[in-house]
Parts: sequence; C-alpha cells; structure tokens
Amino acid sequence: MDTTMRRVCSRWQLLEHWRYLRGLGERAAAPRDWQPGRNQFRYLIRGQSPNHFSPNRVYCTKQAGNSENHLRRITIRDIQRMHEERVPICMVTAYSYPQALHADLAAVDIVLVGDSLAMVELGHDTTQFVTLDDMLHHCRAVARGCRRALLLADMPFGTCETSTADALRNVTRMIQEGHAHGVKIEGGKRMAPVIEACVHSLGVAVMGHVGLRPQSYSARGGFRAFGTNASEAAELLEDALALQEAGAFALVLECVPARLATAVTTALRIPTIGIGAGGGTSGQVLVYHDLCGMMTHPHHAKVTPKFCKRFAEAGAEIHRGLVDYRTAVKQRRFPTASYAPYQLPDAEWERFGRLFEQLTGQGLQSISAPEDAQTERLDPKHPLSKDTSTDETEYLYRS
Ligand SMILES: Nc1nc(=O)c2c([nH]1)NC[C@@H]1CN(c3ccc(C(=O)N[C@@H](CCC(=O)O)C(=O)O)cc3)CN21
Ligand SMILES: CC(C)C(=O)C(=O)O
Repeated sequence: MDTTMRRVCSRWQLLEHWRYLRGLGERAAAPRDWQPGRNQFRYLIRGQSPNHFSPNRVYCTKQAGNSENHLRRITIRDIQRMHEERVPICMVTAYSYPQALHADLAAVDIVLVGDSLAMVELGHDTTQFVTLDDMLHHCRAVARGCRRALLLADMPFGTCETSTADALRNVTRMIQEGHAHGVKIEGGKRMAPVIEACVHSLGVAVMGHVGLRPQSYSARGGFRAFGTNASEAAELLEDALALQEAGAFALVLECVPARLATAVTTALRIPTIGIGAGGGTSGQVLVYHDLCGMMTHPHHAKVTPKFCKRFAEAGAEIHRGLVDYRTAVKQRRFPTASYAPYQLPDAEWERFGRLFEQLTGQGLQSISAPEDAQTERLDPKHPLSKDTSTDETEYLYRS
C-alpha cells in the first residue's frame, strides 16, 4: 500500500468508504467498534474507494467485475433492500462518460440515461426527437464510466408502443448494444402487457414512468403536471398498480402533487422515484444539468422546470472559465512558457536553422521567441479584444 495513502486516510474516510462499498447510503453505518484491519485497509485503498482511483484507474477501460479491484455493482435487489429498509433511493441522469464518472463517484444508486438527452444535450425542444440509435450511442459512453451504479436507459418515443415484438427487439438492443442493465418505459396501464413481456419473457428489469410523461407532449399539449384533479389522481393510481402487477421493479412519478405521490407510494409494494413529486416517494431523481446548475444559458432556461433545485453553479463556472480562456487568447496571455513545455535543444535548433534557410531562403534569426514577439494588437474597440464580462458575452451571443 502506498504510504501517502496511509497518511491521508483518516478513520472517518474509511468508514465513508465502507458505506460506499456496502452501497447502502447513510443507513449502512459500519458497526461502532469496527476497526479496519490491515487486509480491509488494503482492500479499501486498492480499488474500492472513490477518492483513490489512480489516474490510470480512472481512464482505464477495464470493466468493473473483471479484476480483483472490482466494485460491487448495485442490482435491483439492492434497490429492493433499500426500499424495504426505507433508505431513500438516489437516481440521477447522465449522458456522457465524464458525467457517468462523476455520478458514480458520488455514489448515487441509479444512473439513468434519460431521453431528456434530446433536450439537455442535443438541443431539441421535446424528448420526441431522440432516436434509439442516439440513446444507444450515449448509453455505451455512460456504461464505460458507470462502474457501481445500476445503469438504466430510457426507451425513447415510439420504440415500445408499436407492438410487443418491437418493444422486445428494441429493449434487447438497449441491453446488448447500449450496455444498460435495465430500461425505463414511459406509459400508463396500456404499457402493462409490454412491460410484462420485457420482464417475464426477456428477463429485463423495467422501471415504469407515470405522471407527466414527456413523450406524450403532443397529446397533452405541453409539459403539464398530472393528477391535479380526482379523476386524474385515480388514473395515476390505477396506472401505478397495473405497472406493479406487470412486474415493474420501480416507478418514476413525475410532476404530481406531493400528497398524491405519497398516497400512491403507500399503495404500492415497489419503490417510487419522484421528480417534482415531493418528499413522500421512496427516492428522487433529477436531471444532471438541472442539479449542477448548468441550465442557466437562455437556450436551456426555457426547459428548467420549477421543481429543479440547483446543488451547484457549474454553468456559471464553465462560462467564467471559457470567457477567461477566450480573453487570455485574444490578449496573448495564454499560453505562457510553462504551457509550451516541448524543447528543441540549442544544437538541434542551429542545425534546423541551416535547413530552414535552405528551404525558405530566410534566416532563423528573424524569428523571435513568442514571448517577445511584436504582435499585432487588435483594435481595442473590437468587441472581442476586451475583457468581456459574462453579461456582455451573453449579449454578444444573442445579437
Ligand atoms: N432540463 C430538464 N429537466 C427535466 O426534468 C426534464 C427535461 N429537461 N426534459 C425531459 C423532461 C421534461 N420535463 C419537464 C419539462 C417541463 C416542465 C414544466 O415546465 N413544468 C411546469 C409545470 C406546468 C404545470 O403546472 O402544469 C413548471 O412550472 O414546473 C416539467 C417537466 C422533465 N424532464
Ligand atoms: C426526468 C427523468 C426521470 C427522465 O425521464 C429523463 O431524464 O428523461
């Protein structure tokens, strides 16, 4: 074991890692008298701790499960156990390899490749535009970064509605080509036979999705909350019960009044994962971009629903970094010598000087080091040459 690791690992960190390994979140505290023995300590440091992946480890392509360092994968049995033990289930969406790594290292239980991909990553106005091929492409990338969480993928618009045979074929592709562990299928009781076939004929874990169903944007005339009157509330309950009977292992409840979501959760044996459904569900899900505060750009802001709490301001930080970068390039403040690390030794430079002269007829003496170069200055009135503030950049972008 690396001695640096030994020094930096407090007992507290080890206990945190123990919880991480058990995959049970806060409730899974180690026994009070638990002291990591030498072997446990090594086991934790070697490959299990989210904070001690070496750079090699993070970027290597080895899949979890193939080596002695494997992380134990969360399965639907763990989800069921969390539900039985009333441990809230935490789900987040991801659409790319780095997003999946971040979600996985934060020890969320379920990563969902949502069809919100269409809106938050591909720039469409609804989820209806994302294809099965788009989903497969993104799901594979997420699968490479998702080592521990249960990986679910949304079945996009039109892939399960046409027939049970189509649904079985498309779900098979999502598992085989997308590398998802299970799928989420939107729809009420009419989708029950399809879900039943996926679960019982194909043996694939299916999460249902009721309440606001973004794929029904057209028929509903927008993204509208569901269950705001007694008949819709009863319809939601009927749908939820039918999907449970069909074999769904959990249900997303989207944009429903909190008291209704709590009532439905009470009526079910399977867990509910809420989004805009209050605190009475068995778990929560949010879209990655919403919770990280990446939806501040005017293009995104139009699809940020009221229920989204921002847990970070990543969008503002990314924007600040990009504006700083651009300004530094425009003002020739980047790159400085320390970011131009490759050397051409003096002797080689002189030899090159002779070749340069042969090839160009010019002497190398005329070439000055970039730092002392007399560079043409941009007109200071040019909008791109000044140190633009965030607001001004937004203005430039829009105009
Ligand atoms: N960024 C993002 N976050 C999401 O949660 C999300 C997406 N995109 N795209 C796919 C679906 C669509 N979702 C949405 C989109 C809009 C509203 C919305 O505008 N809701 C209104 C409520 C409307 C009503 O009262 O009926 C709101 O004000 O929150 C809700 C969910 C949830 N999903
Ligand atoms: C919002 C979640 C539940 C979803 O379905 C999606 O991201 O597409």
